[in-house]
Amino acid sequence: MKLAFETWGRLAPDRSNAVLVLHALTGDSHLAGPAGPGHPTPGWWDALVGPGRALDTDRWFVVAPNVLGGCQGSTGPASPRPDGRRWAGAFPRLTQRDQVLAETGLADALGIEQWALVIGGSMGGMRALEWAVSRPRRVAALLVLACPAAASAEQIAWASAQVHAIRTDPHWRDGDYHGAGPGRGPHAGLGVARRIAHITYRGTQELETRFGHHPQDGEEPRRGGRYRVESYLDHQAAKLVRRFDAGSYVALAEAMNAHDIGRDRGGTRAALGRVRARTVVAGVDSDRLYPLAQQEELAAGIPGADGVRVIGSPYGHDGFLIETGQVAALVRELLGDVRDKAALPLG
Ligand SMILES: CC(C)(COP(=O)(O)OP(=O)(O)OC[C@H]1O[C@@H](n2cnc3c(N)ncnc32)[C@H](O)[C@@H]1OP(=O)(O)O)[C@@H](O)C(=O)NCCC(=O)NCCS
Ligand SMILES: CC(=O)OCC[C@H](N)C(=O)O
Repeated sequence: MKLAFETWGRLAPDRSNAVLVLHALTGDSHLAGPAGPGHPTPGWWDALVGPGRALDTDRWFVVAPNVLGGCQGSTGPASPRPDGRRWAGAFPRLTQRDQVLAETGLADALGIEQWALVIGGSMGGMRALEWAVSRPRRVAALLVLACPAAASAEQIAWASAQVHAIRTDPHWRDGDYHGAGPGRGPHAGLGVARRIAHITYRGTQELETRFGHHPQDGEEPRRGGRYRVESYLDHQAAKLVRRFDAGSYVALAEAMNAHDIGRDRGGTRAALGRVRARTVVAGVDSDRLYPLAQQEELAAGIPGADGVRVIGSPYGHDGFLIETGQVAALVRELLGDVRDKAALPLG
């Protein structure tokens, strides 16, 4: 099993300055830094990481792994098995518990006994929660963004429609398509999945303001052309198909559907009660996929949380990726706190 990761800054001799950042569904370990070979786009939270930034790399050692099951360096369905063939359709079902177990192996390998801060949004928030609930002494502070305690019926429904779109693509072949040759994967299905998902990631009012009822420039919907918003979704679909593996998409969507922090732990309240970290839970006011009520539940259940923080944004769920100024303020608040207080006792 392989876990790809990137780091920024230097680990202190007493290893007390490590921050773990956990990416969301289609993110990767390239949290910060310019685009370049192997990275077609700049880091997805570049504004937060670097000297003088909220994750000040003169002070903090920042670690960002690619999730287990992903397709940007870590083991996933497109990876080879020990016998040399790809995992493909035989890739095991994962949960956040498996993914965090893999990340724990990374922490151990780096010699990090306790994270000064664990941060995650959306799918990354599920893993951040899992870290703090299952390994409370290893997380001194926790920032959870736009994520639920358990996947709701509606969230499972959205994700299952996306998975269905991929699985019904004739090129899916039970997930065993990787050797089928260029252009022969379930790209149409993955594109439909991204279109469905992207609608849930953005704000109703945002879409209205940006696209309204307008036709795409030069096109006429009544003559087979597209509305502007259709063209936008086509673009988002094409972009994802270029950079993401459909098998990983299915594996990660199913892991998110399985997310239930209270499973086999006496329920949500009992599980959240295990958290020892100083915690900030935040949601986006226009998020219709993971609405604020879900973060209110988390904040009410985590002993170290002080109410829910609201990120004001028209961008819906993606607000947690876009509103970097507001996220930076939350990071500074928690890291200032960590700096001022002794770390939690280990044990
Ligand atoms: C942060 C994030 C939410 C921002 O989303 P985004 O797609 O850049 O934001 P927008 O909604 O403003 O979309 C802009 C794109 O839509 C295109 N667009 C806008 N209107 C359009 C229209 N009518 N028709 C076609 N395309 C349109 C723009 O040209 C732009 O294209 P580009 O991304 O190729 O430059 C997104 O990058 C994301 O999900 N990131 C997390 C995933 C991640 O970490 N990815 C790593 C590599 S990207
Ligand atoms: C469910 C989830 O992790 O959403 C993240 C949305 C983001 N735009 C992405 O593509 O990762």
